[in-house]
Amino acid sequence: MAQNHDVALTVNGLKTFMYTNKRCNKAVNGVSFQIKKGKTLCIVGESGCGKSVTASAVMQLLPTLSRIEEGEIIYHADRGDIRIDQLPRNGRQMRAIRGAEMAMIFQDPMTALNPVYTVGFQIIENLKYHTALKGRLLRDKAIDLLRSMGIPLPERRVDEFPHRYSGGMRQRAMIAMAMACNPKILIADEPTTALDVTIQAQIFELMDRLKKEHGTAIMLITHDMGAVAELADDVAVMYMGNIVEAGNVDEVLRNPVHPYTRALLASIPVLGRGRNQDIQAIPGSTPDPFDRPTGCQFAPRCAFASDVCAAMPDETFVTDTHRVMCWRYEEFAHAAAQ
Ligand SMILES: Nc1ncnc2c1ncn2[C@@H]1O[C@H](COP(=O)(O)OP(=O)(O)OP(=O)(O)O)[C@@H](O)[C@H]1O
Repeated sequence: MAQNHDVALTVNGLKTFMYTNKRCNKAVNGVSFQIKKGKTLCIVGESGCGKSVTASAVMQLLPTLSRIEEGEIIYHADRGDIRIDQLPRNGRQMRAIRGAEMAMIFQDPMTALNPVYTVGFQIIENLKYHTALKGRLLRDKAIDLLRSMGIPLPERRVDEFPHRYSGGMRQRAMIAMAMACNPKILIADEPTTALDVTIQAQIFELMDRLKKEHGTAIMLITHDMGAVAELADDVAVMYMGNIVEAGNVDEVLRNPVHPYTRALLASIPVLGRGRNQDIQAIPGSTPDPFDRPTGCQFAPRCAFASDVCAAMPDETFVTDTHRVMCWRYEEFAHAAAQ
């Protein structure tokens, strides 16, 4: 693992379970990763694999019937390490960190924007709560933020309600709100899924700029492998609550060694490769989260599975910057290369 001064967040062996109708869903079942300062970690995987629950755990924004069971979430603040997992969800310290040092943007900007207040008012409230700015400076800062997010006529737009904004502009306004206090960590949960391709590209460009200019550590949850290839420094592939493969983005995309990663990459069209791509759906479907296999979670769908896969695989380092959870990855990688 990287040294702490390069790292904004460390998650170690995180388990987060959801309790529905007295049944337990091991939604996140022992994940570890780091997000480096000024870098983007992309988390990818099929629907229901635990991406959003991981993000919510990091922000202490979990739904009520869920709990962090085990593991550590460490925010490496300038003033020292802070164990997020040990802070009360709505305690003073967590509220001060959330919104100021760690911010989150969502797929639906209306999750964060309140329809009954102007966009400017909402940015200003955030600035008042988390900064020492006062009076006229608050409004000026709100206008500056909207301008830096590429919102046209920010002096006028600042006084408008969110419903007057287009979808792309709302998304920008939400990012402006999230960025108001220059957070050290930005968590983006599928922030562009509902937007058209041009706006998506603009939002991604914006996030990339924030990362470079402010050294923000970004955790981006996405289904879009194009976005991963373009934005990620590191990538983590999740399946049924585990990170099955992770590492430096070039290594993982060029040399995926987990059968699931390879299947995931083959199942997604890549922009620019034209219409004749060989796209293969991943066979089978994800297991019932309340009735999971005991060993490797992907084994029931994996053409390469054998008896050994009935036990949960250990994590193995392929290189210093590339790890995998698969008993048979060497044989698989060898066979796939043939
Ligand atoms: N509020 C909730 N209440 C109960 N179970 C939930 C809740 N949110 C998520 N889960 C369950 O936790 C597991 C992980 O879900 P999560 O939303 O993290 O997946 P995801 O990878 O983010 O999927 P998607 O890409 O569809 O957002 C799933 O089995 C899901 O059904």
